[in-house]
Amino acid sequence: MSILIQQAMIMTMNDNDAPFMGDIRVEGDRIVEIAAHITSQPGDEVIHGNDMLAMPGLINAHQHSPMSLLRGFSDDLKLMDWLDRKMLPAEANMTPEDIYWGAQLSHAEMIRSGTTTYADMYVHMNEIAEAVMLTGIRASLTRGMVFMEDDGGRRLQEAIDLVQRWSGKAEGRITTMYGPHSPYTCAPEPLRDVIAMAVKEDVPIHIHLAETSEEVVKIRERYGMTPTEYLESLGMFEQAHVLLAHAVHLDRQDVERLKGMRGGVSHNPVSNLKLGCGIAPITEMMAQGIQVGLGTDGAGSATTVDMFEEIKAATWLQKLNYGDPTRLPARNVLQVATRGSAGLLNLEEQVGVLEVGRKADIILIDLSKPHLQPVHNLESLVAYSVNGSDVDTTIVNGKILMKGRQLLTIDEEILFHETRTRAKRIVEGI
Ligand SMILES: CSC[C@H]1O[C@@H](n2cnc3c(O)ncnc32)[C@H](O)[C@@H]1O
Ligand SMILES: [Zn+2]
Repeated sequence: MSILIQQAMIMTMNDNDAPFMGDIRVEGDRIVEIAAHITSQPGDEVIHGNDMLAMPGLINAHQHSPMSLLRGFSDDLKLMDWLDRKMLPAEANMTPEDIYWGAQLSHAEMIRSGTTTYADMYVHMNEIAEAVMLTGIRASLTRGMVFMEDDGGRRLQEAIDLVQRWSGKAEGRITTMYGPHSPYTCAPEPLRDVIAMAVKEDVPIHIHLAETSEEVVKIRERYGMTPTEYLESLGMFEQAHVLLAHAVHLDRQDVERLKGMRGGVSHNPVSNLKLGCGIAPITEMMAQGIQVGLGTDGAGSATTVDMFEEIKAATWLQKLNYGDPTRLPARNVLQVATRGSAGLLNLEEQVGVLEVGRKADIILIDLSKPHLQPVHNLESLVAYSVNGSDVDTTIVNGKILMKGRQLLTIDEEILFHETRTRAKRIVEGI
């Protein structure tokens, strides 16, 4: 299949490229040409870019996709109350089929709001992978593992099975990671084993880190260290590629500890705001050369998985926190949400930039809206004014998943019926 996008404003997200008017040609799963004018060929699906902006799809670096079923179920609680009293009991009621439908609901929301790739950490990952096969999104899948009361043998085996069965599947859209849940739910010995396995197989690790001040106190009581120091003491940052979700409570030495690591930090500002966790010092990390990407966390905490909300929250929080409006300017926050996240998922050579040879993961934003007029600066417009619902077309791996705001791989009537019924049953009695 070939696609020709004609006469759109193109924002490549490459360093030094200013937005320009032009055409993009896609063949198979890749971008094959970007130029001022490209002649259409027989069989091309031509998309007219009038009043459209083409940019790389956004990359959500931290999600728990089936938590879409728990959106709005429990709000206004502290993280550990929310997790222990509400989320874990509800999750205990979820069947593998619930997880399949919950993941599909998240995929629909992400495709509609311009996310083309995401990183997921959850359970029943075979069902999530089946949803990825169907919906067409690109995903890095992680079986979340808790290792406290037992040795986690079954969970570890499921994680190994996921990596072996699904890496490279769905036309190459699926990649995998190992997912020890967090420093406070994983004891040192099993963590060491996971690190050794990840290094040996060169599979990245995806883990929550330093999300709350309570976590910092708990880890200090247990091990006499900060959470970051704890992971460092196990050798996590020496060779493994690591995706650290949150990293809100880092002191100066912790930031030093992450310098030079492979991977980096997923900043999830809306979830951090809503759970009252704090503001991650991402501009300090970036100044030290630590790679930062952007994620939503699950809809159970963030309430939406719209990356445009995260983009705004991320830049505004840095400006507010340091009393400095020059922090994380528009171009930089867009780089964080595209190239930054791609690097965290070990996909920096595949996605995150519009460039010949890269995977064709492209979104078209409809600029013919009152809140997007006039256009003084496209990067400012995208970072500060665009909403997820302004995304008109979403292409992943050279396949059109949404056109003119119509989803082409997902039947929303069936999806909403399934998810409403299942969500109601899951929370009954909690
Ligand atoms: C074992 S699968 C993943 C596990 O993580 C839980 N979770 C969701 N959001 C958060 C968060 O912000 N911090 C820590 N853990 C979180 C989710 O409910 C699953 O049980
Ligand atoms: Zn999370």
